[in-house]
Amino acid sequence: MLNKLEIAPNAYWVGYVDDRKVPFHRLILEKGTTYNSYFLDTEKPTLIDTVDIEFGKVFVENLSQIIDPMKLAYIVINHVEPDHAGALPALISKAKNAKIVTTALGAEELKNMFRLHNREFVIIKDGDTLDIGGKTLQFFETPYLHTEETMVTYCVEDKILYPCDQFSSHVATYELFNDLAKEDISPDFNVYYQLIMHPHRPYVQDMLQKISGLDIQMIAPSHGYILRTEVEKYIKAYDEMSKPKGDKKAAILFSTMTGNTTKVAKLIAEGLEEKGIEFRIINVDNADQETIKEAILESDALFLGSSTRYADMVGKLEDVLKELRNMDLSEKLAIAFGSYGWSGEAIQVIQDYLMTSGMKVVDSSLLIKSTGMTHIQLPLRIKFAPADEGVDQCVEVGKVIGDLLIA
Ligand SMILES: Cc1cc2nc3c(=O)[nH]c(=O)nc-3n(C[C@H](O)[C@H](O)[C@H](O)COP(=O)(O)O)c2cc1C
Repeated sequence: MLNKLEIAPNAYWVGYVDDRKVPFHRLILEKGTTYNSYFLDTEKPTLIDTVDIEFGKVFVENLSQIIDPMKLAYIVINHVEPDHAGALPALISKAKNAKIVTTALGAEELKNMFRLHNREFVIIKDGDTLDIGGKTLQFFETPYLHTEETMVTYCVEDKILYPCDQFSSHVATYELFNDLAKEDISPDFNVYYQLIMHPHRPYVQDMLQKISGLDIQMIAPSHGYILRTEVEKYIKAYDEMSKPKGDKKAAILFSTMTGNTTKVAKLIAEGLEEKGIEFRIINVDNADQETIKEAILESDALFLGSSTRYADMVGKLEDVLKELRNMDLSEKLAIAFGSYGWSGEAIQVIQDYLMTSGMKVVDSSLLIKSTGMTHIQLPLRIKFAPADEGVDQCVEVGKVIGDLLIA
């Protein structure tokens, strides 16, 4: 059977339906999934995304019945993960004239992953357009939706948004249009959002802002249903689910000798402030026990910091850490930080205390597992006074924890 479905004049779905129970991101997709690739049959024939690496051969065989791959002018890669870009090596070996259209980071990753250093890339930036002869594509960078290099593609004439993972659902179906579904697709649509997009919800809000000026009549994502009715409803659902919720609070408690850790604390607070988190900064050496206790109990996230002096914490921070064991703090986030000179033992000792506090300790491992972000190292360790990259690091930590809080 030819995998070809017209979605608009000279625009076709040419993907693959995977109706197995598919292992995916430490889950099993019970309903399977689809890998939606789209072919725009214009003067400069263009493909938008491919399919999973496992189905590269069958994908190229299918596509070859629709167009001679040598005639492909462009292959747009919205997102490099192998369930979308995976068939690129199989295709590109036959599509010798095709240029690969993607973000700068996407190009770098594709070159390394698939050894494509000799291929021609068209590097796009936010808002760039590409005339493919009869249709115009416009691109928007949408980092972290779902990985850092990601972008979305909009076809101006067809009014179709091709957002790759965004607005997807994991369902194996040949009835690809949402209005043909035999069941309500909202549960699968929402579960997909929660699993893949929600950890990056601030970026979802950024994306919605970027596409807000577009006239979108259809959303053609890369998994599951193509949304051709109630498009507004699905965009609104993303907005509702990603909006910041609640009044969250944080406390930054620390000890310092000469003020470097104070600077770190203030920079973390800048990041929290940017995310609308109410915070208190408390030098525990100057505060009374009641104030400290009250701040701990009312906060949703606690930052505990100290500089290192002769391989140990300074001031009264250790007294505070000992006290944590006597409190019920189970729902709170905890983050260790500090300024140091050469080894920063105090920060690790704080981390050890936090691990026994009953709180959810946010470290690099947890961040990678829950958000995929690798650019932040936690516990936060700053050499002497924060400068340059160190400043950015502190502010970013505040922002990322702020994002976790407004889940
Ligand atoms: C007496 C003294 C002992 C120190 N011992 C250590 C140490 O054992 N390990 C380390 O990494 N840094 C050590 N440092 C460096 C401090 O941790 C570093 O200067 C830090 O930026 C001080 O931050 P603060 O101003 O918040 O106290 C020491 C500094 C002093 C003055």
